[in-house]
Amino acid sequence: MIEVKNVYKSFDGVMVLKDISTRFVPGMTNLIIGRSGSGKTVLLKSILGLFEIDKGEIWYNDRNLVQMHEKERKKMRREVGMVFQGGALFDSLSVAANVRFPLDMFTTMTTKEKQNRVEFCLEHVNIEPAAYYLFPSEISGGMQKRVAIARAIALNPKYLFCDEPNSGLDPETATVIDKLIQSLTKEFQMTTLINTHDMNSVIEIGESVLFISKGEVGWQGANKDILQTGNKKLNDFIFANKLYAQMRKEDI
Ligand SMILES: Nc1ncnc2c1ncn2[C@@H]1O[C@H](COP(=O)(O)OP(=O)(O)OP(=O)(O)O)[C@@H](O)[C@H]1O
Repeated sequence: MIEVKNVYKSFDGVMVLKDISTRFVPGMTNLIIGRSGSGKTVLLKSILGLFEIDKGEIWYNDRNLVQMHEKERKKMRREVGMVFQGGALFDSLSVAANVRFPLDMFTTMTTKEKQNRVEFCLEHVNIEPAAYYLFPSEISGGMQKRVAIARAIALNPKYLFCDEPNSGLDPETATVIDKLIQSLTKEFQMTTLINTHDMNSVIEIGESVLFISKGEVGWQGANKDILQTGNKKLNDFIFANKLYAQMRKEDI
């Protein structure tokens, strides 16, 4: 479990995160939502220890990141799989080589063990063997995301962080990616954090939702409650999306 307690973060005197407290639960897809500039990425990077926070605590089970030395932080980051915005695959490496990359970097596995692990991860994201030796430019955007997810789980992480995993995808493919992340989260009991603007993701997989508004916790809860909160800032965010604005009109 990851628990954030009373976290503050500023840049040059401008407070970007203000008294953020929340828990991210294993086996759940924990969504962080909010407008552009509300502080989602700063929160994710603070949890990873890439930004030093001004005040507060960040607990990975019984370990407080704030008190960890750089060596411990590096070790802890090895337990985190990352899916970056846009996939961020290596263009010059094949699908299989992209997934093998973290195994080459961080393990002493034999060639055969690595090959088995690459196949295991690619099977889990439904990539056929015929695609293993293609390059990222030769596969679709949805497949690229699936390969990025396979690479993120290669080291068997306890935590999976995804920054806008659906950016650039059509709604149908975006749903496939969401459901895939959710099922892997459950199967491997990972604590998954997803930064997203996508209201469809909230409805599909938002079992735990943290809404950040101007650097503060605006609302926390589950997707089943999100359309009836009566929280003005949250409603303005949700109903800025045309589809959901239509739903609100129909409700009235
Ligand atoms: N390295 C930095 N130095 C100074 N200010 C920063 C830095 N990183 C982020 N900020 C500021 O922190 C605020 C929150 O930014 P953040 O990137 O977390 O927003 P976001 O909610 O992730 O937005 P988006 O959805 O557009 O990615 C913004 O005002 C941004 O300009």
